[in-house]
Amino acid sequence: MASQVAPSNIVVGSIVWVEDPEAAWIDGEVKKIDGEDITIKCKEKTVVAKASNVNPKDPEFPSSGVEDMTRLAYLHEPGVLQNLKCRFDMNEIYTYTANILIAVNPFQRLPHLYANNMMEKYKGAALGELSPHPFAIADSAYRQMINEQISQAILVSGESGAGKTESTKMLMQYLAFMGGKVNNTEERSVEQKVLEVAQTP
Ligand SMILES: Nc1ncnc2c1ncn2[C@@H]1O[C@H](COP(=O)(O)OP(=O)(O)OP(=O)(O)O)[C@@H](O)[C@H]1O
Repeated sequence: MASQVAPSNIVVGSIVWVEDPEAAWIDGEVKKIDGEDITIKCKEKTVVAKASNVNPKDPEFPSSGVEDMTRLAYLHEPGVLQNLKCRFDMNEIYTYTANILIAVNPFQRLPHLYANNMMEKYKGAALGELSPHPFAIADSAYRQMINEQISQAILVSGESGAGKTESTKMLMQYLAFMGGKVNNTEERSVEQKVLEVAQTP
């Protein structure tokens, strides 16, 4: 079996991510490379790891992260997690990867995301023009449906408790806002009816 050596972009002095059994990934500086064994000095410990468990860290990663993962210098697991965490710490739970929206469950109401004027703001805005948001995804699907006269689908996926129902409610709220005309003979608006469907267990 061929032994694995350090990738060419990892040299002594490089700042890297190394897998950690507790924190998933920790960062540190490469002190020594001996074949496939890399010695890394991290904040609280020095570890010797196999090259396959070490990834380069972007030294120019912006402190507030990036709104779209495709702008990351390295699109690897520690890079993606660092970006999601750094945005989450600022209560920014939504992040794009191109036209995919990633939502991290905040387990609390975040009023700045659901303010009344938000739907109006996202109306007609190109995807990526404003902060990542389910309203942007719904708006994009709605406009494609109107422009191309083709049905659209939005896939909402995640593990149990990830926030699929909450995200779907926001998508449907936006679609009802865009497409629902109030019928004066009915007591409930189209928006109300659509949202009642989303709340049915
Ligand atoms: N965007 C959000 N803002 C605030 N709270 C949220 C958000 N998303 C999820 N939550 C919280 O997390 C809980 C679980 O979310 P939700 O019911 O949407 O998950 P789910 O993915 O649909 O789960 P399941 O697959 O088990 O039905 C919600 O009841 C709510 O308290």
